[in-house]
Amino acid sequence: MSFFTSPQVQVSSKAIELLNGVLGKENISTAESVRDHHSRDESSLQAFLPDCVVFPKDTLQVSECMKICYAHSLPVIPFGTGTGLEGGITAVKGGVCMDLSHMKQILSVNQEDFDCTVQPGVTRMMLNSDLRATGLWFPVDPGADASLCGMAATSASGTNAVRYGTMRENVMNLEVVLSNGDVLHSAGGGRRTRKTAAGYNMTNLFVGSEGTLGVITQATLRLYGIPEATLSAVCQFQSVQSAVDATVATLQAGIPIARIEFLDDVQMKACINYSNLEGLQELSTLFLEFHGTDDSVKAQADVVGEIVQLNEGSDFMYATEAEDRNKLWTARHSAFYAASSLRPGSRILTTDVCVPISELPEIITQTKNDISKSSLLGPIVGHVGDGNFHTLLLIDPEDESERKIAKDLANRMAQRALAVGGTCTGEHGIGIGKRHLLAEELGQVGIQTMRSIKEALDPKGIMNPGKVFL
Ligand SMILES: Cc1cc2c(cc1C)N(C[C@H](O)[C@H](O)[C@H](O)COP(=O)(O)OP(=O)(O)OC[C@H]1O[C@@H](n3cnc4c(N)ncnc43)[C@H](O)[C@@H]1O)c1[nH]c(=O)[nH]c(=O)c1N2
Ligand SMILES: CC(C)CC(=O)C(=O)O
Ligand SMILES: [Mn+2]
Repeated sequence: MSFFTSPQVQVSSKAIELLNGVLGKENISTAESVRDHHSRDESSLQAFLPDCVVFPKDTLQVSECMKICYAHSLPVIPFGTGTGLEGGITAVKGGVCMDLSHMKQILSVNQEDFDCTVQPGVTRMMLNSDLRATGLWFPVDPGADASLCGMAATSASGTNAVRYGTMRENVMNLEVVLSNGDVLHSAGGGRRTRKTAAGYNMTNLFVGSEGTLGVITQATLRLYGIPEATLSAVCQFQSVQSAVDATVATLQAGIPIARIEFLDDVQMKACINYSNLEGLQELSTLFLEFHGTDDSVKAQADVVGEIVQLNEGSDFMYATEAEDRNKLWTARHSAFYAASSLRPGSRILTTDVCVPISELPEIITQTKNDISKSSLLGPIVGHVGDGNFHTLLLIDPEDESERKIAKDLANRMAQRALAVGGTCTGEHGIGIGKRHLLAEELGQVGIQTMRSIKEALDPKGIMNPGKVFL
């Protein structure tokens, strides 16, 4: 992979001096290693170095830094934990990377109202371990231990979304520092209601904005009761079609399933080896989870078991003990790393389309056929309960022709999704790699409307330039 220094904007020594004045010298770095760490996320996309990295400790410091960057027209790239998969944090125009990891307070937990407010350095695992004693949890789970505000910024979801929704449904209010340093509360200061009909939905404007509209400095989130009983299960199928047909039938039956994850035969091969999964074969597989009471999880599992049988799936292998469930879900969350172990030295070009559920069996089958015809390995995993799936295309990072084959495959996959009413990204966002697809997905009026919003909130174009828009 190649690295670039800032191609367009240089942060002047005067601006650095002013930022030093706000933050103190120890909270700003121009060291090569620090800039390098902040130049790339977990994707295999090109990495560009920021000129400096700043570590504010509170909203006031974020606001003061933004005022300096605004006055000097410096690009600002908000940085959560860098687990993104679409190059969202890379500094395509150089500038100031704003690492928010020093702001790690859980500001409030309102147990009776099932909500909490966190700063941008709080990750979902930090929050859930802090919440454990309260009997509450935050279910949105992208696998990676991402910052909750980064998850809001990318509209993340993951394995629990089929039951609990994505970040879009679970963020109630955001504090955002705008490009000129103003501090906005998207639903009004201190508001934390389940519903509101008070004007435009500014909260959801910032969910999925990928750092292009402002810096999220607080998020107020919905919480849920930890279920009384949890039952996980695995079943296997002879074909992709029957596994996905069983998923669609489960959803159509109205089962409130908590997780229903698809892994194809290639991904299973990777996971069986990487995570030492015993008793499973290299076949199309569903990992499932039921939440409820002892009786209700059993009743749900019985109905889904029958649906699986009707679709010629295997009997369930159950994981009832916490240790076995953890092993199963850790294996699922390690799918990305398991896949890359299929080809040592490879990097992964990820994909992330989402379609109406009824379109899922056909599009996954078409995608799998397309991958088989190429020279690349591309395991498939999917949050199939949401109509969302990924292929993980394994490429030699030094081989441009392989990158091209992978990009073409990814493009065809996105085109197929768009053609059936789907989206080019269910959860990873647009970043730098999918800007052309966003324009196609929204159409001219749609993209122009988004641009107008961007220009209104960020008239100098300093917020994470080069992302989302072509
Ligand atoms: C192994 C693995 C597996 C998965 C995933 C990653 C990895 C490595 N992801 C992707 C990733 O975890 C997800 O996109 C996170 O929401 C990114 O959060 P970070 O804090 O790491 O943001 P990161 O620092 O990577 O930034 C991502 C984007 O958000 C912006 N941003 C971050 N913090 C901000 C803030 N406070 N204010 C404004 N903008 C901010 C950045 O500027 C950038 O554009 C994922 N995702 C998913 O939805 N479902 C999944 O299943 C998975 N699975
Ligand atoms: C497979 C990767 C692309 C990461 C992801 O989104 C997932 O594991 O669900
Ligand atoms: Mn995913």
